[in-house]
Order: sequence, then C-alpha cells, then structure tokens
Amino acid sequence: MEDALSIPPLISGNFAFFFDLDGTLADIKPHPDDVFIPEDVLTRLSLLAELNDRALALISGRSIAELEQLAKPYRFPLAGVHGAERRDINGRTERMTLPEAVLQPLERELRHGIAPLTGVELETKGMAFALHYRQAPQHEEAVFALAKTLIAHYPQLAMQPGKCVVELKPSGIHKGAAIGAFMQTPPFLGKKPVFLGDDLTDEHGFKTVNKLGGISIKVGPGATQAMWRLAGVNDVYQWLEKLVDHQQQEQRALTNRRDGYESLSRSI
Ligand SMILES: O=P(O)(O)OC[C@H]1O[C@H](O[C@H]2O[C@H](CO)[C@@H](O)[C@H](O)[C@H]2O)[C@H](O)[C@@H](O)[C@@H]1O
Repeated sequence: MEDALSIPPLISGNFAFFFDLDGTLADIKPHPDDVFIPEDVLTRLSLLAELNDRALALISGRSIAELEQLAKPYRFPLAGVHGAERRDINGRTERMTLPEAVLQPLERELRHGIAPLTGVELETKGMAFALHYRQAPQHEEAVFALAKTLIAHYPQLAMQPGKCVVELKPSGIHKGAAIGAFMQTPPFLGKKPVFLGDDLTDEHGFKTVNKLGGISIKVGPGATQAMWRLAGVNDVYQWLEKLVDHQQQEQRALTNRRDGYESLSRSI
C-alpha cells in the first residue's frame, strides 16, 4: 500500500498502543548511542498510557536494557530485540536465548568478517547481532553477503534488514509475535492494537495489527502494509500531542456527564 495512506484519526475508546523507537519516537542519528526521546514526548507517552489503562508498550530492535534507559523516568512494558525479550506490565521478563555453542563462533565469524570493512560496527545484543554500516555505506553489499553466508550456516537465525543495518536474530522472532503476545494479557487484552513504526522490522507488527482489526501507522516514506501514515518523527510527536489532548477532553466530558447524572439522581 504505497499511496492509500493518510494521517491517522484521533482515536479514543478501547485501544492499546505500541510504539517503535528508532525512527518513530526518536530521530535517526549517526550512531545508536546518540539517540534520545525528548522529555515532553516521554511525558505524553506516560499520559497516553494512563488514559488507556496503561496499555502502552515500546516494541524495538534495541535491547530491553537500552529501552529502559531511553524511557526513563517512566517504566513501560517493553519488547526488545524485535521481541526476543519481553517485559510485561508487572515487570516480569521473558528472554529467548541461543546456545553459547552458536553465539560464540557466530560472534567470532562476524568480527572476522567485518575486520576488513572499515567503519562497519558490530552491536551485540545477547541472542542477536546488528551489523551497522551507516558510517560506511560503501560496504552495504559486503555486509549483506556476510550476513547471508552466516545465516546459511545457522538455521537458528534469521536476517532482519533495517536502516543502514543488517541484523541476525533468532528465527521466528518478530515484532508481530511480540504485539500478539502482549495482546493476550492485561492490560492489553480485549483492546484494539495501534502500532507506529518506520522500518522493515515493523512490517511484521503492521501485519498482526491489521489481522486484529487495529490501526497500523507507517512513519515516513516507502511501501508498507500499514493502513495510515505519518510523514516523520515530528509528525508522530504532533499526532501524539493532539491525541492526548483529544483523549483528555473526552475524559473530562465523560466525567462531567457522570457528575451531571449523579446530581440529577440525587435531586429526584
Ligand atoms: O526497532 P527500532 O526501535 O526502530 O530499532 C531498530 C534498530 O535501531 C538502532 O539502529 C538504528 O538507529 C540508529 C540510531 O538512529 C542508527 O544509527 C542505525 O543506522 C539504525 O539502524 C539500534 O542500534 C538497533 O539495535 C535497532 O535494532
């Protein structure tokens, strides 16, 4: 769906919210460590969570440890490493692992493989690895070739391309499954999912959300399975601000109506 996409509606009611991080809640930066979520955006996310029974989670390729730092001082449910790690509303964490017999030789081969590719960086995430070539775009082809060769040797792993990155993650792990797992437990259970994401890894999430009759929102240009689009990170911030205002107004109107009924029933 390349074109049939417009700005998502300001919704209220029975919704659960899922946000990708890089490229959605934070601008893409030259290096992963440069990234931050502005304070006012974090505050709005927290307000949105409060307005929706705390049914709001971050769904990212980053590790939970990094997400926790980036979301401070707030504590949201989190899915890290594309869903290989998940922390629920009660702080219970599930983490998928791979045997050391796979991880050790794989990391060795990755380090060996990128040694001649100056500027390519290896990010290790426990059960997954990311090969970043933002600082060395001339090595894109070589990075893909290396990842493909290694994937062929390790059936436990799948390849996940992204923005100037190729990741090797456990097979069967993807953001759609992470959203689906959250949706089976409170406070997400029984709601319609809303998911915002900007990259290829988020397409798995859009697919799940569409199946569940929710609202899928692509951030930025490019072909997508999402139903709606926001042009970039700033548009996400603006939409979020309007959404929180809208839901707060709805809540005030509801409270006023309830107060009205109560005083009416007392006076009868
Ligand atoms: O699922 P996401 O929250 O979008 O995370 C995807 C990957 O994001 C990070 O890398 C990307 O962002 C960096 C900072 O803007 C950028 O320098 C890099 O080129 C991008 O690929 C992160 O480092 C990865 O671990 C995430 O999987």
